[in-house]
Amino acid sequence: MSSEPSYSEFKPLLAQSVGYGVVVGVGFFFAALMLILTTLQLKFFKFSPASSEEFTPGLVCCGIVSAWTWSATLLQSSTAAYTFGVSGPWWYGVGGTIQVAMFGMVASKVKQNANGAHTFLEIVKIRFGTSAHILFTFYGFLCILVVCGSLLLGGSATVNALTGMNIVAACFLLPIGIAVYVIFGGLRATFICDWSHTIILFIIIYIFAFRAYGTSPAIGSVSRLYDLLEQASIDTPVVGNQGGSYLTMKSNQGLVFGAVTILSGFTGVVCDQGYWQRAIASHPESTTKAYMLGGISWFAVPWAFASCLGLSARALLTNASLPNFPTYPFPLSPSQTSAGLAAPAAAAVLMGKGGAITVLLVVFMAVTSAASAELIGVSSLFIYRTYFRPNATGDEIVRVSHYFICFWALWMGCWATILNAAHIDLGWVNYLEYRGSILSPAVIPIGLTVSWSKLTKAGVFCGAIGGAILGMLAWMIGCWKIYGQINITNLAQPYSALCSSLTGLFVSGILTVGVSLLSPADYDFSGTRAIATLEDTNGSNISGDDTPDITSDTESQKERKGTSEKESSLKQPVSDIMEVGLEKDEETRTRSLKMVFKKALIYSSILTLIVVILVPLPMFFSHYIFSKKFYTFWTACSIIWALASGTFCIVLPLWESRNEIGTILGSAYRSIRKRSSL
Ligand SMILES: NC(N)=O
Repeated sequence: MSSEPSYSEFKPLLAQSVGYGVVVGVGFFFAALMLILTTLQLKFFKFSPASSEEFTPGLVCCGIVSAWTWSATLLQSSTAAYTFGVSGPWWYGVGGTIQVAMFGMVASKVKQNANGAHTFLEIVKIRFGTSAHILFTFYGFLCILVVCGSLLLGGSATVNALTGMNIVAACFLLPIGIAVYVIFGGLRATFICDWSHTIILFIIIYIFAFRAYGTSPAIGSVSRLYDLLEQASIDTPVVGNQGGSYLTMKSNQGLVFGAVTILSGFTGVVCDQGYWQRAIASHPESTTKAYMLGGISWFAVPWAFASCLGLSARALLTNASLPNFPTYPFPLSPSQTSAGLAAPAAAAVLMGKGGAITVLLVVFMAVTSAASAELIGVSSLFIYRTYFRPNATGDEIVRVSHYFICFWALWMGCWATILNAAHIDLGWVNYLEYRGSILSPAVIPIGLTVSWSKLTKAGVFCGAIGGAILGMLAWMIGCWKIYGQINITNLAQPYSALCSSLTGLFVSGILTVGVSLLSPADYDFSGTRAIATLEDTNGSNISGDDTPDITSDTESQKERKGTSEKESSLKQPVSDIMEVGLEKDEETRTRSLKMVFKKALIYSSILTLIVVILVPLPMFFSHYIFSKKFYTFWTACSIIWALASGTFCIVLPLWESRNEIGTILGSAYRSIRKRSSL
């Protein structure tokens, strides 16, 4: 008798019109909201939508959580839970959290060594010249391309599965509303949008947890979920897990997934201009705090969401009385699993049409908030003034960057359509990014460019190019030796991926440091520290890239110029007595930033020690299978973490901005009263 598994189509629960309604309607709702907010800020408040120096740690932290919550964060972490059990969401969370926390150290170095820079490419260009700039511009665009592909693949697959909406239409329509609000709102508006997205994200996580662990007739309690998962371990045991159980951290596949996610998760942070932008867009002392808080808050998203929906999807398969499972009576096929449909399937069973709409909304939010950060990032990487029109005016640059955003939004749609046509799904793109054979070699050279005085151009090139070549070779050879054949499926297998990301990251590190030490530089960062000064005194951006914050008004540019003038006056060479005082200020600032760096180092090391070693590894090596009590405790921890992170991300930005909100509301109220009394 044949034991070939059977599969069926994923039955859409919602009408196509709902898909179009969410993608177009909600997209344009946010675009309109941004327009209103931007107008209110311009009318009633002193800051322009594009100025960035006033961003508070809470808002930056919220922006980090929002921009780092991709469709993959929700869908792939749930796939990991569905496939490996409880270890999947944990390792997915670890693989994104520690990088964000560690980026706090890079952020403090940026503030110390290149406070006037807008993009990491500017720093590269000043330090190592045009050739290095071109190399890392390539990496910067590649990173954004991979992230955009992953966002749209996850988003369009979910909309298509739940509503039957045409996948190509979804790929093109998703970025349009985002481009509109990015163009009108600029960086500040996207921060506010990030905040509203984060509220919706956390509320939806709470709804699913409440439903799965509390009120759903299909599950309804942690204890019932545990029983169903125990049954699943008997029906479809996990290869490499202790006793085939879904309730253990002793998961070989989970551990490999964790190792790859941790190694290559660095690429998504360090090579992505979106994160540098947030480091630049806040006060020096609060940048690092924001990154550390952002990392810890974000952890709750994959851990709580996937522990709830990914494990529910697995548990619900064991319950034969549930014909509303979208592929009933069959499990999800490998391609449906890889496309990230475990979470939508569970949501559909737990909450019916309401669940399908809710998951659609949260995935849509994830796509829009992350894609808006990518669009802002990509507009700042655009090298119009650097290489095409060195004398371009501010207005011209803003106009061209708007065109470029429109172009990129269109190109994102084309790119996702190409990937779909080539049958490359979310799982594969994530592997490509995570396995990072092409991106991970850039991580260490970029990180050291802002922090290590001995780094040389030869070291940077050997590391980035040598690491890429060897990473790629290791990927192919590993795939061939371990899986017997090089093909699309095998290249996305965990061990192929581990070979490439390990080699790419470590070989590039060894080459970058080794070659630099052969003839070390002694760079004092005076060039990178003078970036703002050079821009202002020359009246042109000789440092490299175009403006970081797409500005929609000339007023904001004046304001930025004013800020830069203040900064540049702090950075003039010593020529008179006043400068002695300024130098003292600079010394104090540098000392305090060094302290911040030390704190970030200690904090991120402790966090890494806890989440990578102390919590999971003893459970791995002791082959522990969760008891019902321990599973209840584990689930409670994930919910408490999500509650704490949500409260923090929602309340802190409000608290920090209470004066500004009061000013805007007060002025709006007075203006309305004045008009009505006329
Ligand atoms: N943002 C991530 N790594 O999901």
